[in-house]
Amino acid sequence: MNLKSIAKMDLGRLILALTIASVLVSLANALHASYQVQRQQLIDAELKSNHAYAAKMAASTDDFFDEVMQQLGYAAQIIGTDFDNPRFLAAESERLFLQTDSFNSIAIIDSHNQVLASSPQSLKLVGRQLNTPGPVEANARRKPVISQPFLSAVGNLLVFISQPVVDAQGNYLGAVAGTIYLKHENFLSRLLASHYSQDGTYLYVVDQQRRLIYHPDNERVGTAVKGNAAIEEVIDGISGRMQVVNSQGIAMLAGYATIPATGWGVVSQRPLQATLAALDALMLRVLLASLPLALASLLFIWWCACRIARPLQQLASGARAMDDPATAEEIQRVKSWYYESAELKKAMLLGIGLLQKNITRLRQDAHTDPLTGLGNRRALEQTLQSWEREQTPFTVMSVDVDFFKRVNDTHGHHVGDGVLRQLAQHIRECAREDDVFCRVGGEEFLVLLPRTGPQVALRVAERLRQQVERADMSPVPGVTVSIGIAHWPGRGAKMAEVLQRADEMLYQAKREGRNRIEVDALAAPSES
Ligand SMILES: Nc1nc2c(ncn2[C@@H]2O[C@H](COP(=O)(O)OP(=O)(O)OP(=O)(O)O)[C@@H](O)[C@H]2O)c(=O)[nH]1
Repeated sequence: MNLKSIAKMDLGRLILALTIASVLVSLANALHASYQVQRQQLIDAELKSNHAYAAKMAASTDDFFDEVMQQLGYAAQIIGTDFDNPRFLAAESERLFLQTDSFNSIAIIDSHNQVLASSPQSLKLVGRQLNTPGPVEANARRKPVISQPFLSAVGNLLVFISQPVVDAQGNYLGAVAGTIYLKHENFLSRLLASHYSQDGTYLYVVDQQRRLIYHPDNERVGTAVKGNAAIEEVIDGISGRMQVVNSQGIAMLAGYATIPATGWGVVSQRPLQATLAALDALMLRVLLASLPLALASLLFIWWCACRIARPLQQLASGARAMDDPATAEEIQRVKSWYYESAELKKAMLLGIGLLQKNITRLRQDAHTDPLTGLGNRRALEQTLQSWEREQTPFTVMSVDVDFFKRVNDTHGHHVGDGVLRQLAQHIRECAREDDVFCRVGGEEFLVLLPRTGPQVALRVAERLRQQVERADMSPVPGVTVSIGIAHWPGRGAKMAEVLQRADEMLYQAKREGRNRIEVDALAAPSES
């Protein structure tokens, strides 16, 4: 829609368009604002919840390591009492393996990394020298150790948790260790998997080298994760929450916390989209729920807009025909029910009144002789046209002042004008109400008598002639008139000819001596 078509839009549509625009803008604004507020609240809540959960799982995992360390510590004390007894070591290893489901395997090694006993038996490790990082570190440090993940002698990715074994004198003998196979089901994975849910939320654990210790997707365990800001923070020992993009490019709301015992990081996260899905559905429901009322409001506004526009449209259509006398009545009927339209109506009625008055005056002026106030030639022609149309029979009297040139010459033009005005008054007095009288020349007048025969007209003319003859028109003495009479339709005479015939009769009267009347012989003798 361009500006031109907007400019031509009617008020009703304009109000409706503006209302629709403002309703849409307000609705969009309200929905957007509420969406943004709720979105932020949901994000904050999800981040908080993930942070709290990550912290809880980190604490639980730390407790788990604490507990297994105690179990191993207790076993180390017992083992230290009879370290040279292979049967005792095998029994103790079996007890430890069966008593708790914390470990996937148990191994007792001497200070040269040689396995003295292990469980389960199926591993067949007894007698083997283990040069993998876990046993090597345990013997090197001779302290309680939780190793970083590594590949075991039989190819398992595992964590080696060990306690040093010393004899009664405090001499270092070796270590007792439990392992957790990261790619197998283990106590740690059962603990961490308890949170995994179908709404897309999951939890994973990384070690100091950013390698996945635990992940719901078992295939990923042991792989390193790069470019994740949450992981960078958590392995630095910082717990917190943030929005991150995961390795598949999905936006995630992550909470993270460090496990003090290992320095590992626990990250709990949920896809942003899953968090906001309910909000999107809610917004759609709000939009649909508000539609019926919005439509009802629009219908009501449309109705109001029509009611507002109607008086203006009616006034405008009235304004197009202001010269028509019926327009004032039409405008009077317009129901201007509000202030502006009422004022407009008042102003238009005032304007129409003035216009009609001026038109009437101009019409009168255009048909009136200014000297005498009688009709002029235009008025005469109009009357003749209308009577010809209506076939109105009439008699015409052509009246002319005798020797008027002499009046002007003797008394001046001004006095001559006065004589013409007085003659006009005598004509008015002698005529009837529906007669038409005009001044058509200098001192020549025409009187049209509708539905009047020549005989009656003759009597009227005679009355006029006598009245003028008797009239005192000082300072002009003895003013007389000559009159010629003709009738229409007469005997086949055309209307244009009847004036000519009246003129001829007038000149005949002049020729016959003036102050007299001549009637056209062709005029029908009929009377009305
Ligand atoms: N005062 C005055 N004189 C007019 C007017 N119009 C025409 N006249 C004069 O009327 C006179 C008409 O004269 P004529 O037509 O010669 O005729 P007349 O003197 O009346 O003589 P007859 O008609 O033959 O009796 C002229 O002198 C015109 O100047 C007018 O409006 N006012």
